Amino acid sequence: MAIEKNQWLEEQKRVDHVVDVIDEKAKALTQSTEGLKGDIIGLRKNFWEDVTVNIDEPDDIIESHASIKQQSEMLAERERSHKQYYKELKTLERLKENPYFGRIDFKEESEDKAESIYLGIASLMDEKNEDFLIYDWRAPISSLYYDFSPGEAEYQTPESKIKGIMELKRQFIIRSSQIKGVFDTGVTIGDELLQEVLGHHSDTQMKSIVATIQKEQNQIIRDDKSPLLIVQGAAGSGKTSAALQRVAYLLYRYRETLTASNILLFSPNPLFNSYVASVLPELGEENMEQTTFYHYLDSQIGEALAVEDPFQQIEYTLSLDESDPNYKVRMAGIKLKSSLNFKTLMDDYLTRLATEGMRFKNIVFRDKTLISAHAISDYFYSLDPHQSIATRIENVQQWLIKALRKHAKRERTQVWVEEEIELLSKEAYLKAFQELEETYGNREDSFDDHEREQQWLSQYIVRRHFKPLMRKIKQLKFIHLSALYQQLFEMMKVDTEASWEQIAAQSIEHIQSHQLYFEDAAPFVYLKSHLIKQSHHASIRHIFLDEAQDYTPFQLALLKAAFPKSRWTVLGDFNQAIYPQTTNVHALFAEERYQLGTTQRILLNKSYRSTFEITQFTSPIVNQEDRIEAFNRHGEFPTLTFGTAESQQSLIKERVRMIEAKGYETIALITKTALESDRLYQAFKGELPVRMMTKKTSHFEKGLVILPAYLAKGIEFDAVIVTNASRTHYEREEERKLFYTACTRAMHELHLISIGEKSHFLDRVPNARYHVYT
Ligand SMILES: Nc1ncnc2c1ncn2[C@@H]1O[C@H](COP(=O)(O)OP(=O)(O)OP(=O)(O)O)[C@@H](O)[C@H]1O
Repeated sequence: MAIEKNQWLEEQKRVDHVVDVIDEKAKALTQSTEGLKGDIIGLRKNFWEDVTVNIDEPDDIIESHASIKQQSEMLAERERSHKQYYKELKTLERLKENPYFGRIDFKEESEDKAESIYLGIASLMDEKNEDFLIYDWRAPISSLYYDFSPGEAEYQTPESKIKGIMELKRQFIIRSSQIKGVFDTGVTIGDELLQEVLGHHSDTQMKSIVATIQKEQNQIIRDDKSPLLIVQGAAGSGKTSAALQRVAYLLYRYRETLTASNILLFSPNPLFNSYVASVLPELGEENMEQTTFYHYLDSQIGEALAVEDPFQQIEYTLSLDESDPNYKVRMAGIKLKSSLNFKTLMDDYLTRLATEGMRFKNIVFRDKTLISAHAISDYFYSLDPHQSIATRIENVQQWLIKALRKHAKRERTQVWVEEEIELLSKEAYLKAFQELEETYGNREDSFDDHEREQQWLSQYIVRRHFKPLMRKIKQLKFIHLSALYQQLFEMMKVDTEASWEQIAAQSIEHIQSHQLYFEDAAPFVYLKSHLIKQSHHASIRHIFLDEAQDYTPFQLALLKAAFPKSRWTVLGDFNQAIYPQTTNVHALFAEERYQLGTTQRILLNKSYRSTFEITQFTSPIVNQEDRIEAFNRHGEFPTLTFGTAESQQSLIKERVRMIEAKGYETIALITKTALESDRLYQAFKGELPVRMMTKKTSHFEKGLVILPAYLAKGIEFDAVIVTNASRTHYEREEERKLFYTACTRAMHELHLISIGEKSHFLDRVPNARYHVYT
């Protein structure tokens, strides 16, 4: 509801006043910052002049050390303050542009007058630092704005519940310190404002949603009790948005103890990382840590094996012919290795390894085996069997280091050492001398006699040659991890749909070629984590798992073990599961999948991304018409155009031109596979200004792009063209969710081209919900 003119003027007057206060504060801060900057430059420049360095006597050394320490602490303290001032200045700049977006008038039960609370991205005190001119949207009282309509309302502070009456709820659109719109709202957080925000064109960067957070999203953002929070949300229901706002909330709520580096987000692909990168900075917070699950696994596995990435796995599953016997075995293998049955199998294997079967590598030096794998294994099994494998491995490591030192000593008298000494260049000789000096101190007599000199040099040479070997032992590289993983398939057996022997043979062949299928990566890391003591990423206190439906039960179990001290926020949509070993809603919500104690489950049914017409079109595809609520923003009906292989390209081009003519800036041609993307890209390259996005693309730019559906996960476009929605192309039931994912990326327009008969995934969509062109 629009407000009266005089109220508008009153509000603008208040904005002007707030802006004056902001200007004053910014001025004062700039002065302090300037002063500090001068101090820092001065301190850096004169650092060594201002400290007393004297190392003649032990007492002098202590004094010098104290002086350097004091000076660097002073510098660090100034630098910290400077950083803080700078951050505050940036926040003031943002506040000046848009000081607040909401107002509530709230009368507490115990008071007789309502207080006006204005909400913005950060709090601001008045000139005397007595009252809040703006409340941070994350402050306890601000939750009233998101959770209630005018009338009785309450909010929770850390100490107690405060009840009262909300007399007014008002929304503002302010740009460059000028009010552009004001609405008094009734039920939800203004349809008007939401309409206006959602009606905008899509961007290459996700936006913060602070001004229009919905009640059920607020529940996700402010939950600070549950160790595990699981959100099942329809496509476009704001899971990712809510997750990012939640990060900002947690950073505010626990600002004394929590920093952005304690929070880790697992995202679906590198592109997504850059897509969400600006949300937190927009709110004045630093970005959390971000990784993809693949990157995490790859970093754990190291260089010994080349790990297939998940997209190669998807391409394989989507592109291949089911009549190929290898394909069937692989698919059965994927299913097995995704399951908790496989984890049980691995646990049994680990139990067996405690008494037999450990595999080590020979310790070889100059083609001579110094310590055989066999001897290492004998030593390993001679250790107390009650100790864990990882503890025994540590003992083996110590034993190996000692043994290697002895070997090194013996090696010094070998002929090759003598020969190498003779061949030492002058530089190498000096380097040896220098190194010896560093190790044993300045001994002027060291090289006086020839024999001593030879001793020193042989020691130096041997040490240098043994160094890589020592390093490998320190890194526990003497454990033959790939052989151990391969042996799992030789020693163990499990009941599967397909023949275990075939799965085992296929897995072994791949490992022998130094490669690891993606489905083997998590089991491999699981095995490794039981052999080598892990540091457990202790600093990570909150894990955010986006697109959780794409994780297998095995992978989740692995993550849970790797981050035992973290709280979890798990966000997913079982309708968008794109992997063959996919999940259903029960599995996504099943507590035992995570084994983390008290669980809070939240369902988000309302879809905000797409127009009403697009959501009405897409929800029957996954049979969710009753459960997905379309937001009331209207647009054009989706279209389905029938064509032939010959006309496909011209039909696509025609659509692109029509969309461009409407001024849309992000347009995606979504294919099923990367192969298909590539084919179309080659065809369009000279004719349309199109860019291809691949799994390696890490930045997303405006314009026309072509990409496979699985890479479009999590992102959105003004308009989407599904390049081939025909029956022969999207046919297998496992492809239904991929097709749904592709269609739900569209905000304003959705167009499908079908070569021949349309996919039966569209059978449930009533004809009246889209236009057909032939
Ligand atoms: N409360 C809100 N106010 C304004 N915009 C919102 C709100 N909730 C969601 N949106 C918008 O809806 C779109 C979809 O949000 P988001 O990407 O977070 O959804 P999602 O559930 O993660 O989607 P998907 O699973 O399909 O990738 C975004 O453009 C987001 O800005």
